[in-house]
Amino acid sequence: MSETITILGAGSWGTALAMVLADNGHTVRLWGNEENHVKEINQDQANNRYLPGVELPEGITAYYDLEEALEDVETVVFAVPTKAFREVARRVKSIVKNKITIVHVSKGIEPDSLLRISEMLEEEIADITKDIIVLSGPSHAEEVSRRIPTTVTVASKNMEAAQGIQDLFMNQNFRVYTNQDLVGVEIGGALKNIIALAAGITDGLGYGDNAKAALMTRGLAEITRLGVKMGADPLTFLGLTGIGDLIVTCTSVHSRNWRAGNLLGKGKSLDEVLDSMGMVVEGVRTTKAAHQLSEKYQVKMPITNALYDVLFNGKDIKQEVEDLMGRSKKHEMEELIDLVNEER
Ligand SMILES: NC(=O)C1=CN([C@@H]2O[C@H](COP(=O)(O)OP(=O)(O)OC[C@H]3O[C@@H](n4cnc5c(N)ncnc54)[C@H](OP(=O)(O)O)[C@@H]3O)[C@@H](O)[C@H]2O)C=CC1
Ligand SMILES: O=C(CO)COP(=O)(O)O
Repeated sequence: MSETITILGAGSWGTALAMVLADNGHTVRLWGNEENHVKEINQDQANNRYLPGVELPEGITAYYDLEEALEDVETVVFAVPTKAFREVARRVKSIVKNKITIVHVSKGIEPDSLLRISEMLEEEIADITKDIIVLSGPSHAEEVSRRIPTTVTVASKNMEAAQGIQDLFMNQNFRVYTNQDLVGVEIGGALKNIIALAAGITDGLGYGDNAKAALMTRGLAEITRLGVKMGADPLTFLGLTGIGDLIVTCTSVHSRNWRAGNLLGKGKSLDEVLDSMGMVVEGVRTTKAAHQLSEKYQVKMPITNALYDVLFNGKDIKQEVEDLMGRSKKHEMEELIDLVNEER
């Protein structure tokens, strides 16, 4: 059955997901916060700022007026950077009077509050929310918008609601799985960006595939350690939103986080890198949040903490790599096994 769906955020991911929904016969209102950009999208039938050269299918209209964009819709997809989330949620709350199903597709953790995005949504707009569903997994907008086969996972506390969203998005090029582990799905999606930044750095330094494989594997180990402490199922980290998203983000030139890391590894400063990207690099803020989470939950996260020192304390990248390599010897699985047993 055809629905009208509002997507908040006319960046690369919001636009690519609008295309999936329009391909499935739905009517999509793509809300953007910049009037000229919205006009351009409607005139060009393309989002040339974020996905140049990709023609939008019929069924997508860009909106600048949020009230118009939200009128009488039952499903709203949040595709804005984590940093903008609260502000956008508050604006939605001031307009919407009925209960809506919320899908969020953003990958981050809020520093200081240390809330996952679904928790932030609950804090801000619980009274207008029917269900919250997160959609995550290895899925670069650049490829989804070219209809290249992609798989993702939707997770929710309410599996029926997750299945509804699975049906809404699923098609021949976009395969959607379900998972009930909201914590694991959100933690995996957010924290893989930290490791992608680090992988970009080691590539930028000219280190090889061995270093990258080590980062990805040990990175997943520390993400899993934290996730399990926070209540996630360890198996989720072996799935699309764990190892799957880690692989795509650490190895793809499409990744904003990998590209930012690569420039850092080549000697650019953090400010120079962020100024030159023109798109959100979630991993920077998430590194701060994960550093705080590792202290709160008393979980060892050596890669995250080394990156934190590079990004926020001006530490030398090569020295941090040396320090990581020179730590005292240990068993590969030692803390992970203890943690998983503890949580059982
Ligand atoms: N790109 C991808 O392939 C994927 C991205 N994601 C996640 O999706 C989220 C969005 O990323 P992505 O689309 O890539 O980001 P982009 O940088 O491509 O676009 C972000 C969009 O959000 C808008 N925006 C920024 N601040 C605000 C605000 N305060 N109010 C309203 N809109 C705002 C931007 O508007 P403006 O143009 O005016 O700045 C822009 O349209 C991130 O959390 C990312 O991790 C997840 C999977 C894949
Ligand atoms: O999450 C993503 C792919 O699954 C996108 O990653 P980047 O934000 O690094 O581009």
